[in-house]
Amino acid sequence: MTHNNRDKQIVAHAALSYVQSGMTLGLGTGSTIHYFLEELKRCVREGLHIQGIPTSKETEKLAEEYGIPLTDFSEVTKIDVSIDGADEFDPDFQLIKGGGGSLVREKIVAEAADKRIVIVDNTKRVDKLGRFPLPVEVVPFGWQKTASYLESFGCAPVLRKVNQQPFVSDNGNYILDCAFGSIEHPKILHEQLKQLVGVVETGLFINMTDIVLMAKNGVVERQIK
Ligand SMILES: O=C[C@H](O)[C@H](O)[C@H](O)COP(=O)(O)O
Repeated sequence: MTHNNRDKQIVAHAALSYVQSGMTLGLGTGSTIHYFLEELKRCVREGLHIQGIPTSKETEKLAEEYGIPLTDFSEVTKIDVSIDGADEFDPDFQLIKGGGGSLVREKIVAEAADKRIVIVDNTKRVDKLGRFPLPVEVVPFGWQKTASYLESFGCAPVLRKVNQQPFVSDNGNYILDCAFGSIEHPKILHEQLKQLVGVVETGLFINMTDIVLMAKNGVVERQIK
């Protein structure tokens, strides 16, 4: 196991301290969350009663394999705690997410959660967001036009591809990865991009995090908003 993966595993374990029997959990997406689902699998087997709302088909599949009970918004109206990873976080707890392509569902789940916990290793910490290209989910129809509008905001959008085909999100949309470089005003940029007609959602998660758990060299640091 690499050093990084060890940190992901350690921080995933630390997140368990926020989980109690009876809770509805938001289950994020990504490699750090894989470790968290493994932890949860063990706890459920030992008798923990929780239910989760997955933020992607990938997480849904894994949770089902692990025997983690799942639910959805037809059965619950709120989530007690959401636990998710991030591609970047800044000192104000603003995030870039969507590297794994599931930003829309992640945002809906984070919005519905009473407490939002982000679990990361220290490679995700930045002074200013933007080193990681910002994922923007767009409607496939006319994506080229949407890309040209995005370009006018100072980035060079790249259509995300898998096996030389456009990557299709769980919602049937495309993702444009937009390298802005340093983002001076994440909230303003998010609001501006959201106004473009072809944009479904951006990977900027503004004021959507309560606690960051960050592992570095095997030690977990907790930061509270
Ligand atoms: O779409 C993916 C999610 O936003 C992930 O939480 C994010 O990409 C971080 O993933 P990882 O834990 O694999 O670095």
